[in-house]
This record gives sequence, C-alpha cells and structure tokens, in this order.
Amino acid sequence: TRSTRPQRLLNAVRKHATRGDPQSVISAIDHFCRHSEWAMNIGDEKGSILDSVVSELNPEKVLELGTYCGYSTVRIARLLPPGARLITLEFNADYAAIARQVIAWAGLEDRVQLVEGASEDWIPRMKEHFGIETFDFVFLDHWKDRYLPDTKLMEDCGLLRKGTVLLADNVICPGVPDYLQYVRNSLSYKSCYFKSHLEYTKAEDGLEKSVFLG
Ligand SMILES: C[C@H](C[C@H]1O[C@@H](n2cnc3c(N)ncnc32)[C@H](O)[C@@H]1O)NC(=O)c1cc(-c2ccc(F)cc2)cc(O)c1O
Ligand SMILES: [Mg+2]
Repeated sequence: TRSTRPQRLLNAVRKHATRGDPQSVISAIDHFCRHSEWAMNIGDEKGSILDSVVSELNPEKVLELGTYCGYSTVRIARLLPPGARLITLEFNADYAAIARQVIAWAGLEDRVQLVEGASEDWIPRMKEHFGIETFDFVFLDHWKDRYLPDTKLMEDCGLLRKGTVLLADNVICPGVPDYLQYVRNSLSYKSCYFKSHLEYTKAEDGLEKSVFLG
C-alpha cells in the first residue's frame, strides 16, 4: 500500500536527522516540507516565535492540543528543563504513531507524554489522571473550531492560573475568528498578535499570545 505523508515525513527524519539531536529533527522536517511535500507543521518562521515565547516563560507544565507529527512537540520539549512535563493530545491514531517515533528520534520521550484521544475528553481528566494542578503554557494547534470551546473548558476545569500563557497557531489561516474575538475582548485575558506566514508559504498567518489574568 502507498505510504502516507506522515510516514514519508518520518522516513526523512530517520534518513537526515541524528538520533538524540532535536535541532536536526526540526531541520529535517522543515527541509522535507519546503522541498518535498508541504505538511501542516507550525514551521520554522512561526516556530521561532514559539521558541521565543517558551524560552521567555520557562514553563514546568505544558499542554499541546493537536500533536500531528510531533514537530512543535519537539520544538517546545527541547527548550524545557529536564524536570518539566509536556502533555500533547492527538486523536488521530496514525498521526500519534508517527509523532511518538519523531519524539523518540529527538530523544525527548522522557519529557513528553503523548495521549491519544480528543481534547474535549481529556481536558476534564487532567487533574485526576495526570496529577496536574494548572498549566503554565498551552499551545493550541488542533481543529480550529475547538480552540474556543476548549479554552472555556480549561477555564471551567481550573487548569489555568493567573499568568498562564495560551499561544494559538493559525489565527489567520485557516483562522479562528470566534477564539480571537473572545481572547481580545475578554477582561480575563491580555492578548497580542504575532504576524507571520503560513508554514512554508508566503500567505499571511500569525500566532495569538494570550495571558490569563485569573
Ligand atoms: C488540526 C490539525 C492538527 C492536528 O490536530 C489534531 N486534532 C484535531 N482536533 C483534535 C482534538 N479535538 N483533540 C486532539 N487532536 C485533535 C488532528 O488530528 C491533526 O493531527 N491542524 C490543522 O488542521 C492545520 C491546518 C493548516 C492548513 C492551512 C492552510 C491550508 F490550506 C490547509 C491546512 C495549517 C495548520 O498550521 C494547521 O495546524
Ligand atoms: Mg497549525
């Protein structure tokens, strides 16, 4: 049977990246997506903005919604101190299987817990199942119509604390208008927009950084 694009992406990682070297995994995926096949990773341009937000925050507890092949998982986890934890949710089993191998190739499995399932099912179980009190940093990169309901769900489950940072991908393309309207007008958030481009293209896209004020 024909291979899938995520399988071909993983093959490119195995062929061109060095085991245990996260930067080489990131570069191999970016090269594959620029020169072979486009894929919906955050990419190098928006990825650098993600890096700067994570580095400035130095979070201990991180949640990622929408793992896909694990590219942003690797970008975030490589910047975390060893004691820190990243939980990433992915409900497509095939993508989750690829992401596990990408994360392992980067040598970051000790910091990452990939959970196969839907965000709406797992967010309410974070406390009792993972012993998480609150998250320091949340990266939203899953179905664009889930950003707003899942943000409200995280609020209701008490998973956000004063100062928790939400960073949302694709706020222009494909776009998340209801989420943007909410975080930009709610008195519970301080929000700002980082203008960039859709991964590996010249189309406009950007990241929205929103600090929960409690
Ligand atoms: C949604 C996907 C990313 C992943 O998220 C998982 N997922 C979903 N909903 C849930 C859940 N509720 N819980 C857990 N996981 C969940 C899924 O299975 C994908 O693997 N991302 C995108 O669709 C995406 C699309 C584009 C894009 C832009 C321009 C175009 F012309 C075409 C596509 C760019 C991006 O940067 C994206 O991020
Ligand atoms: Mg995205």
